[in-house]
Amino acid sequence: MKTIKQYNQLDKSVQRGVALGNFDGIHIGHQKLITTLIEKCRANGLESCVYTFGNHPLAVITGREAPPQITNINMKKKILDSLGVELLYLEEFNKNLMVLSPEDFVKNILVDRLNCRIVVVGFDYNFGYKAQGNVELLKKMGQKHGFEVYEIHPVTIDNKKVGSSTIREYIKNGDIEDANVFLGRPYSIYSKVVHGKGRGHKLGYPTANILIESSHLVPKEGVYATFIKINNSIYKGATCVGTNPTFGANSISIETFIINFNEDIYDQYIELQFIKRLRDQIKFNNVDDLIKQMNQDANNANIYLQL
Ligand SMILES: Cc1cc2nc3c(=O)[nH]c(=O)nc-3n(C[C@H](O)[C@H](O)[C@H](O)COP(=O)(O)O)c2cc1C
Ligand SMILES: Nc1ncnc2c1ncn2[C@@H]1O[C@H](COP(=O)(O)OP(=O)(O)O)[C@@H](O)[C@H]1O
Repeated sequence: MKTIKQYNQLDKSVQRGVALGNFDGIHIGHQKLITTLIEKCRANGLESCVYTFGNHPLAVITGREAPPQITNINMKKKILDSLGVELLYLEEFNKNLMVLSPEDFVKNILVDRLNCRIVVVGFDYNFGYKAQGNVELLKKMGQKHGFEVYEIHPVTIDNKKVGSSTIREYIKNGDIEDANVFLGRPYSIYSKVVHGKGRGHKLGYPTANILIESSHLVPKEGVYATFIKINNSIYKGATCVGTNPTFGANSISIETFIINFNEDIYDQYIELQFIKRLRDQIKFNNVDDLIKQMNQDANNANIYLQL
């Protein structure tokens, strides 16, 4: 998959099918949309393109913080690539884009820049200044400009609509198994291993701490059974999300003891896949009790994660 950020990187002679949306989480509803895009593109000899914003439109429009991300940009790229998307266009959302009318968005971006023949959107897709454009308008403009619009209806599980906001709530509440059903894969964070306090080795349980991006969602504090992907290998582990209350720390960390592993992985990117929340964090009165509990956690995770 090729990723571009500017329209001058686009080959104007290529005809495309384009999926529009924010796609935070790339949950099973988004996956249906993307696989529809790819099928239609393959059938019509078009390049499949996901057009989305690198920054969150809400932050520019309201000046307030956008909702925390389920999938950061690196994770999004990995998933879209694995689904078979050929081009990811990560446009920067700015004030000029914000004031484009729905009609101008279609003409300037979809038609003139992307040379689009097919557009795939979700049922509730809104676009253009003040979100005035909807699927109906997009279909009308498709007739005028010669592209076809496919609308994806909501995906539900047990009568519940699959959506990014619900997934965010699940993850914030530690309901990882529910989040994973909606996501159609384990909830994952892809980030860089950074230095912690150097305590882990002394306790006999070294932990790989990952960088927490300020825009990223953090699961509920506690201990989780996780799979860890490092390069192309998968390991089992126990991940602690929290403030290490035993040591009176107050900043939150996400740190993982990786089972049967003994390598220096500082500065490497790893993917943590959250499978099950095992327990709350505890403030222990002494370090020996913490070590006993970490041993128990590693055993529990190991049993729970039997492949
Ligand atoms: C499986 C696991 C469970 C943990 N549980 C707790 C806990 O309940 N309470 C706590 O204060 N710290 C807990 N920790 C965090 C340890 O305090 C932490 O690993 C240690 O302080 C090392 O920090 P460092 O990576 O900054 O060196 C846990 C860590 C792991 C890997
Ligand atoms: N089994 C393991 N699990 C996690 N990290 C490990 C393991 N073995 C070696 N390491 C390395 O040790 C580092 C963690 O050591 P630790 O003493 O906890 O230091 P820090 O506080 O800097 O995280 C990891 O970032 C990684 O490079």
